[in-house]
Amino acid sequence: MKLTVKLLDIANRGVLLHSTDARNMRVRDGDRVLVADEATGKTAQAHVDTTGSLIEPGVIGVYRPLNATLAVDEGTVVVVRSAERPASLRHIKKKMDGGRFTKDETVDIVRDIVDDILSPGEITAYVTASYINGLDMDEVEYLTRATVETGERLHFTRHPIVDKHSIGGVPGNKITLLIAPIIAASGLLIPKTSSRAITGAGGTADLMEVLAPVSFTATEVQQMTEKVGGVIVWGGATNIAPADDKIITYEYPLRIDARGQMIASVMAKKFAVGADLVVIDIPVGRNTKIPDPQEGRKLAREFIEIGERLGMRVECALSYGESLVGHTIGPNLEVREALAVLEGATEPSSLVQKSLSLSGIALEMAGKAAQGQGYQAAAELLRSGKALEKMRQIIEIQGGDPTVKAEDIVPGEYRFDVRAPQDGYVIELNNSALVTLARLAGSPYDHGAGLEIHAKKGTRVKKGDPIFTIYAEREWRLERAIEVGRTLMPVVVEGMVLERIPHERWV
Ligand SMILES: O=P(O)(O)OC[C@H]1O[C@H](OP(=O)(O)O)[C@H](O)[C@@H]1O
Ligand SMILES: Nc1ccnc(=O)[nH]1
Repeated sequence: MKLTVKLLDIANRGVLLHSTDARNMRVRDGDRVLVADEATGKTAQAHVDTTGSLIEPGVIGVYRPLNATLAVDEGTVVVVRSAERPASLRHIKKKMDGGRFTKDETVDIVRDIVDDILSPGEITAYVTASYINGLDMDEVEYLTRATVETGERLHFTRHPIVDKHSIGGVPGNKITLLIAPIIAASGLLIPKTSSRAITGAGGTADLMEVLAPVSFTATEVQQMTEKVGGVIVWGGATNIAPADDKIITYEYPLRIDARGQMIASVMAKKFAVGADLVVIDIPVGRNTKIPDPQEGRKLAREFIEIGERLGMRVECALSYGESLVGHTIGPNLEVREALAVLEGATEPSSLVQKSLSLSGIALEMAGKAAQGQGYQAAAELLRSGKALEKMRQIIEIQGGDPTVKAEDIVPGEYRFDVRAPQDGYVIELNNSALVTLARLAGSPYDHGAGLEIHAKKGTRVKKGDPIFTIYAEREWRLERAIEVGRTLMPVVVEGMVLERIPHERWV
């Protein structure tokens, strides 16, 4: 059917058809059509939305991303016909039924994700099927390679290239803000790409954005790294492993991180930046992605194996994930805490020790410290102020204010103190519930939103002592977080009545 183009500024790969035209073409909402510009020979596949009012019959609304491919002007007459569903949908259905992806099937799926051929719902189906039925090591390797090959790669002349990555799952995990500058301060190159929050309330890219822009091209990432030794950027903006960030977009609302997908997501980014040496942080414990340490050891071996298959040397650290890292959750609060440590603060010990331990492993792997001396070497880079100076250089080259101080970074104006209901010891701080409250307060989108924990697990409190404070930039978000917090019970003080079960007359 020939239709006249009307350009629509809508950010997905679709077209809008009048319901009469759609009916005549035998297509419905969610189906696909092939749009062809006979003058240029360009064609593009798109998802269909229909309307009975927004456009007239004989007109096709072409959405912005589709026109990035078609490059047609308003008023152009294009040929539109129904298109077959991509083969990748059959592959996804196969995984739903417990089947294995082949290498070619994996390439089909990743390619269709990158090219926006798969709809949000279809990508969610892929993520969910992989989450439920898992991926074996060959499928993980196929996925890692396909994720790399559908994007750009960095090629450094200097080696070794060092990198680190946390699988996430523990709130407050702001360690990259310390590790990246420590490693760069040692003279090593660390082109650190991070994702935004997946299951948490602030991914490293969300945190770093408080200090400087994080959206750069692959070429800029390489140039900045070669110039100052390291960066902390958002992988999703670089076209490095572009499928990864699209997939993470659909994991976020479900707060899932499919195991095989997670390995490929991490290792694809490391491989794409040309990492030779990689340290992987695997937080383990209740309410993390890896509740069981034995499972953590198995995952570590899988990371190491995928590293070997791709030519990277990987070491893993199982880290304590039962309690948040440091005392803060949420961009401004976390960045303030991390910057304070770079400026010389020696607390919180959980943040300092975890950052120095992982940095130490990287320094030992790279030969910058003797075996067993990495922690001390990292500590000296921190104590001497070299890590702080390097962080200032990273902030500056990424376009931030290198003179920023921890005290300059403040949380949202609305706050609420959650207090101890009685005397006792804090016997539980539920990470998952804390993340829920931080997200409800507005984190990570509202940088000032988040939580500050005053009494971690094991702390003795008196009735009325503040246990944690919720911050928000909008009053209604604070009120929502307070309301939900009353039922979520993220903190348990020994002796608290958790629930009253009333007497019921047994019939
Ligand atoms: O949201 P959850 O699932 O906790 O994990 C996601 C975070 O963990 C990793 O951090 P890094 O890049 O190693 O600093 C990712 O990049 C991301 O920022
Ligand atoms: N799935 C992922 C977990 C953590 N970091 C990532 O980049 N990806």
